[in-house]
Formats: sequence, C-alpha cells, structure tokens
Amino acid sequence: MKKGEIYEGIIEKVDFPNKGYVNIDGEKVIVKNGIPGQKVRFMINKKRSGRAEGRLLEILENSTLEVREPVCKIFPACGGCMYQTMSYEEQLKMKETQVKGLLQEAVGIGTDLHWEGIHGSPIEFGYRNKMEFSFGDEYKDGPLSLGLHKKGSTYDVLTASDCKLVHPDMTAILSSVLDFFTELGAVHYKKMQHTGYLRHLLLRRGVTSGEILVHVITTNQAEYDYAPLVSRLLALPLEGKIVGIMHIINDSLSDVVQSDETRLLYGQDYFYETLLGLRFKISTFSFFQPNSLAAEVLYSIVRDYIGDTKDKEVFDLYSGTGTIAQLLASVAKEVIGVEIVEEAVEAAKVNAALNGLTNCRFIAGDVLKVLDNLTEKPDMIILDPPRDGIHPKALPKILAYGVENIVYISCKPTSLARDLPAFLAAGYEVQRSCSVDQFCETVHVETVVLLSKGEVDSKKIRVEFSLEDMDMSEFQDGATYTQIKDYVLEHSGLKVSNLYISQIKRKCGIEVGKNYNLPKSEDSRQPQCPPEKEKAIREAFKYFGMI
Ligand SMILES: C[S@@+](CC[C@H](N)C(=O)[O-])C[C@H]1O[C@@H](n2cnc3c(N)ncnc32)[C@H](O)[C@@H]1O
Repeated sequence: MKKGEIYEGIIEKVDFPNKGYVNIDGEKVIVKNGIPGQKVRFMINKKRSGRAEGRLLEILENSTLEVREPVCKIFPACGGCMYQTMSYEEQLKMKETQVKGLLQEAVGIGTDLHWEGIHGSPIEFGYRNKMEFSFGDEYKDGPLSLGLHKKGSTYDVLTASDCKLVHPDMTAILSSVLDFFTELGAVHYKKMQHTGYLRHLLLRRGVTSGEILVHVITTNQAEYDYAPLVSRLLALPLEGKIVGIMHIINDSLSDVVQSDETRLLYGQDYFYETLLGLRFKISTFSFFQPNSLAAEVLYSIVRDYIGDTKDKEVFDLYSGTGTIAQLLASVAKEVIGVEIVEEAVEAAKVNAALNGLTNCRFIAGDVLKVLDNLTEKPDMIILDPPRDGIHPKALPKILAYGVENIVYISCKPTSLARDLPAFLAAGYEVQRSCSVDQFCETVHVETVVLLSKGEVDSKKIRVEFSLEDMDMSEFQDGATYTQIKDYVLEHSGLKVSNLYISQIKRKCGIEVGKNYNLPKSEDSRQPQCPPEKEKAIREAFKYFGMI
C-alpha cells in the first residue's frame, strides 16, 4: 500500500470522534468522516510506521444505518453534521459504544464503569444557542457566501441558509445579512493576503428566552453605513426578538472571532437565558454551554452525581460563567469557581447577584496557579475542563486534596480517557458514568463521571502523588507536535507547521532533535515563523508547561 493509491472498501467501525476503519487484505486503514457499513473510495494520504490513513473521496454505497434523507443542502460537503442521515437513536447508540469503549480501555478491561447510558438532547434540531458563520466564497472568485467552511478547506465557504442546528430565526438573519452585503458589493476577507472586509457573523439566541444578539465582524479596511442593515434586521418576522446588534472590528491576522473594537448599533450587548430556574446574563464572548436544553440535562446529572452538598465547601474548577457553581450554591456552604477568562468571571459574579446567591466566589486565573494560593479546602470538586482536558501539572494538585467525590465533565472523551488513570492511581474508582448528547448530528458528545474514594476514608490518607506516577507519555517533552498544532488551531485559528514549532522551540531553549528541520546548507532559505504564529506557539508551550 503506497501514498496516492486508491482503494475501495467497507467502513467496519468508527471510533471517537470520526475515525473509521477499512480492512484491505488484512491491513487496517483509517478513513475519517464515514459511517459504519458505507462502501467508500479513498486515497492513501499517510503511511507511517505500518499505519495507513486514507482520505475519503466518494461514498459508493450507503450504510443500512442511513435511513433518512439529508436535512440540509450543504451535506456532506460541510462536514459538520456527518451523522444526519442516521436516525437519532442510532447516533446515540454509536456515540455510547465509542465512549464506553474508550473509558473501558482507560480503566482496564474487567473494571466496572458503572455505566448508566447516554441521554439524548431534548430537541434534535435548532438546539444551538450560538453559531459562528464565516464570510467567503464557495469557489475561487465566486459570489459572496456566508456559512460554514467546506470540510478540509480553509477557504471555500458554503452558505448555510438552511442549517438545521440553529433556530430558523438565525438562518433568516444569516440570509438577510448576506443579501445586504451582496447588494453593497462588499468583499470578504482573504487570509493569505490580509485584505478584504467581511469576516464573520456571530449569532447568539437564548433557547428559553428567544433573545437574539447579532454581531457582524469585519476588518477596518472599508466603511459602510449600518443603519439600513439594522432597520432590515429589526423588520424580520422572527419568533424571538433581536435585543442587540453589534459591529465588531478585528483587523488582526488571527482568524478567530475577537474584538479590537465593538460598536453597539442597536439595543444591548447581552441576552438572558434561563436554566433550571436560574437566570444567566450572557455577553458576546462568555462561554455558555451551546445546547441550553441539553445543558439542563447535564447539570441535573452533575447535581445528582455530586450528592449531598449541605454544609459542604465545593470547588467548581473551569467554571465558565459560573452556571454549575450557582446551581449548587443554594444547597452548599460555599462554592468557589475558578476560571481563566476574566469576562466570564465578571459575568459569573453578576449572575450570582442576579440570582440572589451570596455564597459563591469566583476567582479569575489558571487552575494550575490559583490552587497554590487557595487556603480553603474543598469537600468535593467539580471539574469541567476545556477540550484538551486537565493540564498534567494541575492534576496532582487536584488529587492532593483527597476529597471523597469528584465529578469530571468532559466534552472530549479522549482527554477524559487520558486523565482517568491518574485518578485511579490516586485511589478513586468510577462510581457512576454516562454521556449526554449536546451535539446531535455531529460526532461530538459530552461525558460525566463520578470518581469516588468509596470505602476508603479519604481524610486519613495523604495522597503522595507525583508526575512520575502518571502515564505522561503524551506529554513527554511537553507535548507532541500534533498536540501543539491542535492547540494553536483551536485557540487562535492559525495553522502552524512542524518547521515553525521547531524554530520557536529552539528560540525558547527547548531541546529539538539536533538537525531537526534545520536548513540543509547555510545559503538555503527557510521560511521564518511570522510573529503572530510565534505568539500562538508560545501560548501553547505555556499551556503544556514547556516554558
Ligand atoms: C467546558 S467549559 C466549562 C464551563 C462551565 N463549567 C459551564 O458549564 O458553562 C471550560 C472552561 O474552562 C476555562 N478554562 C480553560 N483553561 C483554563 C485554565 N487553565 N484554568 C481555568 N479555566 C480554564 C474556559 O475558559 C472555559 O470557560
């Protein structure tokens, strides 16, 4: 089997998140983005240490699991909702099998996971309270488009005018904004040239409140009068209500939604959402679980798993806008939330006051550092880290508290599976576990685990735990090149090469293979890492504790 060769075969199974396997004459080839049972044509695009990977070219025959027609026009090119042709019941079954398999491997075959099943989202479509659309064109120099990137393409954008993940109010706004700028002849931003105007449309809509925030994100390379757009949007016949319209200027190279300047064009810069009877004020950049109704399911499970919090000190680590902390506060002595984004911490404080809660405190900072300065000792801990999981150096600090019960919520089961052995080594057992599907039609899923010391009296045990006890293979030398690339892409939207990473490693005095990625001769020219990418790589090094 060689790179560039084309094969056909059946996808036998799919591991989380979308890793399918095709058997070709006894050799397993990984082919992403398929569904078990599909007959596919693919091209070998990677062959390394006996492992072959193929790029899906065409679906030749549907799987028997695909029982319905696609629900939107841009399937499958968009790549966002790869499971949409399966029934929701089958989607849940598949995600459950994937997560259980991963967790079982992590705790050891034969160890009981006390698995309680998968909980579906209360609504299958129109569930997202936040969506970020990009401006672009569907093909080079094509008409202006607004929607989602074509799978595997950084440039081609497919207009998502019938996206079923969001409420029809949001697609109506999308179409209106696209028409407005098309009529004006405004041009979209081009990353490589750093020219053009239109970048993103960020929409937030409270599922329970119907309140909508509209944000148009552009560079400062043109000027338009937004008054007609505001009038047009306010005249739309929507089920919900637009409460704020903003124009955000982002002229940086980084292609994520961020703001150099925000101009409020109409109304206010926040909206409200109600979860389990509590009210939350949410602003443009605050993290909030993307599926409000499934978040209620998730939070009810967390409340059930953590058990009796009466007179207890609870730590809510990675607390976001403090939703979990506030849901537990009324039945706890005190809840302390720790969150790295200051805006989210400020929102958490406002929300706690709004809900009349006086026994929650929110601290802005990195969990890794904040725990060193906290004098309070928790009785129980909630962990809800970002996709990368818990920083390997923060884990021993969390385990050293030796609390009886820890609830770990994970939006990426592979990160949870990586972290679980550390908990087991410290004497915890998985007492309860389940998944909650916040992301219908897509490959993603949320998982909740109750880790408990069980019979062991945790107070009498001093946990001696060091990094040497953990399986740190993934974090040797800090992190792998792939982890650094993923981190940079996720946090800054930039793609970086091995060459750039090795250049910055050298600059930071981190060991790199002696001749790795060095120019072959003194005269040969190598591209140098641009400052924006250097900054993003250094952020990743910091995250992985390499500098
Ligand atoms: C999955 S969200 C959970 C938020 C919250 N529990 C909720 O349900 O809304 C993870 C949060 O961790 C925060 N975060 C990421 N890295 C962090 C760190 N090193 N220390 C503290 N918070 C961090 C993110 O900003 C984000 O708000």
